[in-house]
Amino acid sequence: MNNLHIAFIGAGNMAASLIGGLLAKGMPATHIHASEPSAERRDQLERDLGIHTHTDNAAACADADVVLLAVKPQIMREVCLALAPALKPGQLVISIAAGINCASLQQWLGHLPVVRCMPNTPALLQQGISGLYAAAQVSEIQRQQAAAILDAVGSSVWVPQEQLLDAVTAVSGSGPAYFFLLIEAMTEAGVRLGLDADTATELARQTALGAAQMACQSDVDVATLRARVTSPQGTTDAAIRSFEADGFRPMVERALQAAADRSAGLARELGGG
Ligand SMILES: NC(=O)C1=CN([C@@H]2O[C@H](COP(=O)(O)OP(=O)(O)OC[C@H]3O[C@@H](n4cnc5c(N)ncnc54)[C@H](O)[C@@H]3O)[C@@H](O)[C@H]2O)C=CC1
Ligand SMILES: O=C(O)[C@@H]1CCC=N1
Repeated sequence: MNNLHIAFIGAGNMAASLIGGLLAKGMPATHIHASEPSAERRDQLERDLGIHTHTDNAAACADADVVLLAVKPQIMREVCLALAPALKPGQLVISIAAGINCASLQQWLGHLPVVRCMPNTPALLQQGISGLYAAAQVSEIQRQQAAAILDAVGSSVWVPQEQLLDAVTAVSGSGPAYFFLLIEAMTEAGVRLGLDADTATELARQTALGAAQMACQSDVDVATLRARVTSPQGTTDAAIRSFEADGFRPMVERALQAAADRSAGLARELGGG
């Protein structure tokens, strides 16, 4: 993986998380090029991460084995159409854009091997998880290259049908924001219960970290872990009953359905054409 040369097209939040993770994993900074219109962002990337930056998307791709598209879905079409003439047959294209499907990317790029993936921002700490889907033309070696890049910043799962990336987006792509929201809400509730803000923040954040580590490391499922916190007629029981009575599970289901629908909607609004 560290032998690969990667060009990032767009170097915003998600690209920076991936670049930071790849560097931490030992990829030489000289192997990473990023194209980014914001001068402030380019300066920051060169100064803090030591990677090459460009203003011209085509120039960034010149020596790349892998071209990683990390611009917003809304500008993907114009970026791909402009980039297409600069791409070479051997280059693998990976897109991390929500909702833009392989058929659209291939149509715009005139380039067959495309892997779509849905990473998440904990990639910055090598704690990401990505869903991956490969178009039919992607070779086994290219599949391995794509997985190696995403595995360098966490772990990855392949999905057998492209539309399942809508579900991956709803669960893990957008997922960090849901946990941040819960930490925000718990902190605010703690303050209303009388804690000072710093104490409430520390309690909520560290509880999230401890619970997540238990969920990942324990040999029992999360329902069992929850039961172990929940004494009959105790405090947790009171809170869980309140959550359930307020429709917590259907609320989560509706939220994830909204995210998946938005992912599918982006494909309809912005795809093809
Ligand atoms: N932020 C997240 O948690 C995740 C984002 N994604 C996907 O990653 C992509 C990027 O999202 P973010 O990093 O959040 O957005 P962002 O806005 O932080 O980054 C996009 C970058 O593209 C640059 N850009 C704009 N026009 C450009 C052009 N013509 N050529 C090259 N670069 C250009 C912008 O200056 C910006 O730095 C989106 O498609 C999103 O769906 C996927 C998974 C998670
Ligand atoms: O909110 C979004 O559209 C992107 C995709 C998944 C996370 N952020």
